Amino acid sequence: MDVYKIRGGKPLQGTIKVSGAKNSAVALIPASILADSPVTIEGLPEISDVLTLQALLEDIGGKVNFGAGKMTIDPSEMVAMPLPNGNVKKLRASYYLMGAMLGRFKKAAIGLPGGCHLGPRPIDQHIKGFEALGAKVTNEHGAIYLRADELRGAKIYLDVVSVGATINIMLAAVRAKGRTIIENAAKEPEIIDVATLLSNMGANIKGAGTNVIRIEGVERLHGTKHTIIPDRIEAGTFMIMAAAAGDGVLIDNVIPFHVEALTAKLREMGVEVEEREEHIFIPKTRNLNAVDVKTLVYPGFPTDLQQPFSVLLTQANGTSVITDTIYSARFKQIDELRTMNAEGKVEGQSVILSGPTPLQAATVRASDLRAGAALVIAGLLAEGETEIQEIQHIERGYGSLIEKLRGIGADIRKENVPEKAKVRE
Ligand SMILES: CC(=O)N[C@H]1[C@@H](OP(=O)(O)OP(=O)(O)OC[C@H]2O[C@@H](n3ccc(=O)[nH]c3=O)[C@H](O)[C@@H]2O)O[C@H](CO)[C@@H](O)[C@@H]1O
Ligand SMILES: C=C(OP(=O)(O)O)C(=O)O
Repeated sequence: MDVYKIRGGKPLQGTIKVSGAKNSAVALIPASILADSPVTIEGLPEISDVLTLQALLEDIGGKVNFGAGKMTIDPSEMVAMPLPNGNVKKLRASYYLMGAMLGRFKKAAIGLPGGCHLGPRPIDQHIKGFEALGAKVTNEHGAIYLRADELRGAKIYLDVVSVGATINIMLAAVRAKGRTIIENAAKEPEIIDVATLLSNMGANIKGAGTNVIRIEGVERLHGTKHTIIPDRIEAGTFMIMAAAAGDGVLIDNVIPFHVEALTAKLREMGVEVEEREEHIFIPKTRNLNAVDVKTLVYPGFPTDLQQPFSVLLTQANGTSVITDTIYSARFKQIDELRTMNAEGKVEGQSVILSGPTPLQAATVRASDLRAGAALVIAGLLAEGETEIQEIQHIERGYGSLIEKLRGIGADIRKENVPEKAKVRE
């Protein structure tokens, strides 16, 4: 199995570049299904979620070319092939195939999505939206079957603010007859990015980025060219790394406005954050104050940065509390961090962390994507050589991580070790 090995204690210095946003990429790629001619997306991250979606589009007859971050998808010969198993289970965002295929073919059969295990992650609001648009939806043996004679615009109030449901309903509605209104919509920057691509394909969408989105259905959508937004979660991960182990790190290709909640928390901790147009510079930090953090929907503090941030709090003076209001079980990093000498106690949806604690190297397991990112940061801080197992979770969302971190002075490598060395299931 592949593992990361990190020798901690090296000060990070220099420039690190952020890739295109995973959570945009995984929606932009399925959105291409709705076009009748090729769609080109530039700046895509080279992560396994993108490669899995490429394979899924090829399974339904798409012709896909991908290299150097640029993907061209010719959707003209795609068919409504059922995708009940296999690759759809490898990522969360395979749920976007439901909205996009329903929008184009008026039918789809897609397996229930995978993705990180963070507690229950139902898709009832997606289904409620599809049904409101006129689809009949059934769940048969772990796959969702959708079928509609025609899709008609509708007013849909989301009971839960959901990124996935907002985008999925947009995908299904852009070619429906008449007007769709999504109320209590999510406002994440990735939603604006997907709406921008769809609009450039000929869709009529207003209000993306606010909590009411209005869509006037159109008959056809055409190909276009689109450049993806930078990944605010990858940028945030690098900002936390810089605050924890940096000696002057410039984070390149970031929209500072997208990471404001993190910037505010870092400043509260005593970290200097210098915002420039498309970069953020973090000089060496000497003293970190403990802070409390609550994750919220955008523009609140993102749940996806909560796990990396927990490592920084082990280095702060005093007691900090993180409360994750989005997921019920997103603290699996804490057990691993404790084996590295951190002091942390999970109580329900909160974790109490005390510091500062010098971290010690250990063999640890990435239970999910951002737990993995947290362990990388811990490894960079720890004394000795840390081994991180189950790195396939990390590679779902961070492209070229080894190269990027070596570029700022980290001592990190990927190695293949025998399976028997695996810790904890
Ligand atoms: C591929 C992708 O973009 N993933 C992101 C997306 O996930 P995802 O789209 O799965 O997250 P949602 O915004 O839908 O989920 C937010 C909350 O709503 C609940 N919910 C969601 C849908 C639904 O039908 N019913 C329901 O109860 C979820 O269980 C969760 O508690 O947003 C999350 C919240 O910012 C991020 O952590 C993920 O990185
Ligand atoms: C939870 C995440 O991803 P996914 O929704 O793809 O599981 C994440 O990106 O942190």
